[in-house]
Amino acid sequence: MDATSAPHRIPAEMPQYGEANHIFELMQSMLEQLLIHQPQDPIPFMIEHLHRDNDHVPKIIILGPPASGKTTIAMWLCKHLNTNLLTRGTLLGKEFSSVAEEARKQYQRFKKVPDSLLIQLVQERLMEEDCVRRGWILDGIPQTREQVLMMQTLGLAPRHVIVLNAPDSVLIERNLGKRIDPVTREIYHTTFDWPREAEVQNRLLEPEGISEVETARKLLEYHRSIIRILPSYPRILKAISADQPCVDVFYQALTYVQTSHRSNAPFTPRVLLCGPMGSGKSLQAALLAQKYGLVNICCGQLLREAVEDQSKLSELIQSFFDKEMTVPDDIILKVLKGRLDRPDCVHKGWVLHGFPRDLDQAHMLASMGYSPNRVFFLNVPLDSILERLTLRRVDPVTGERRSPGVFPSPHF
Ligand SMILES: Nc1nc2c(ncn2[C@@H]2O[C@H](COP(=O)(O)OP(=O)(O)OP(=O)(O)O)[C@@H](O)[C@H]2O)c(=O)[nH]1
Ligand SMILES: Nc1ncnc2c1ncn2[C@@H]1O[C@H](COP(=O)(O)OP(=O)(O)O)[C@@H](O)[C@H]1O
Repeated sequence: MDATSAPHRIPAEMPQYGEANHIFELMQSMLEQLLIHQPQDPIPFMIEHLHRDNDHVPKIIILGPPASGKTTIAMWLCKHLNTNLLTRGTLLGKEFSSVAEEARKQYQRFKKVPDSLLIQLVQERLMEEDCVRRGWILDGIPQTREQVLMMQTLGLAPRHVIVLNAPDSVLIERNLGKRIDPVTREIYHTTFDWPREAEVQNRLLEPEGISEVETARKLLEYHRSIIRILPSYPRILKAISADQPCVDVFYQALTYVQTSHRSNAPFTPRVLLCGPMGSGKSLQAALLAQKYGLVNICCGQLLREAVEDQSKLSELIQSFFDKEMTVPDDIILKVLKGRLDRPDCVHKGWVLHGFPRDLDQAHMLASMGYSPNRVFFLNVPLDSILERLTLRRVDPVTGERRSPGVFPSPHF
């Protein structure tokens, strides 16, 4: 056979090493940074990027209509994640920045900052060491599709985008009660979030632009622009209702930003099904194998096949069968290794059940380098198990197991 068409045996350790060390994601992130920054000399840039190891810092955008709680949630997330909060106010108020100075001038003259200048400000801030090392949360930016496109062109990509929403009537009513602490810049509310300390209560200020008319105008502007922004973040977007207590919104937001998105890395499923006798391991394994093209490995079946195949171990295994004793772990592992090393298991992946049955066996399996990447425990009440096992029937020809009333086996 022509050497180039011979089946290439990729050792099982290779894909497992890549998965365990997130090599694909590491290389993907470095490639992104190289293409965005286009360094003169890529090598030192890559070395510095790898040393920086900041692929998992928060990169979050929080969008939403006025009074939906963007700043409140952003501030709470920043404290919890120890990251940096970027708002229009903090960006415009930046000192020692010619870009910020120009933006302030524009705002003073036209009460508006040009998109390009605002995004330039964002880029300048995100490149600062603290944002690079500890990540960032953008509160209420981008506000227009043009700003989104500018950010994408500059490679300013968030990892998670949260969109808060609530009925306009709720927001107009809510904004009327907004108060700000001029010392800490913390946000409070006359009804929903009033500070305990009298000193803080006495110094709270009513911010500008919270009247019904102002809020209604901002809502109109927001609804016009948000529908053009959201399609830019198809797979990293989560909408959260802001018409619920702040703390509930916060925990939903925190849960989301702490999840990692599905990776594009090549993935070979190595599934382990655990559970008591009669919990349905064999049935679920057959369904998974059929649906995902996995190799179905039932440990008991494997030992029986080893005996039938007259393999070297067949007499030894048969002797344990004859004495109705459990086959020693080391023999099971030899048989299992021989099966898991075959090309079909390496390339298609496998679903294993009936082994390991205890911690020692689990450690032995892992020590051989066969770590599952998905483990399911099938938990079934004892009475259901007893009923299933008593009603279980086995087809002497196919070896299929069925209970009356259970949907037909996957072997249609
Ligand atoms: N009602 C019900 N019965 C099931 C389900 N899954 C499996 N069974 C039945 O329960 C019995 C046990 O299922 P198995 O797949 O053999 O269970 P197992 O965990 O492989 O059992 P052991 O190999 O003996 O550990 C069989 O007769 C199945 O038809 C299920 O989800 N619901
Ligand atoms: N889920 C919520 N329930 C009740 N009040 C809220 C909620 N989220 C925010 N608030 C209050 O509404 C006002 C506006 O919140 P803020 O965070 O400034 O919204 P945004 O930044 O979206 O304009 C504040 O007084 C805040 O305390």
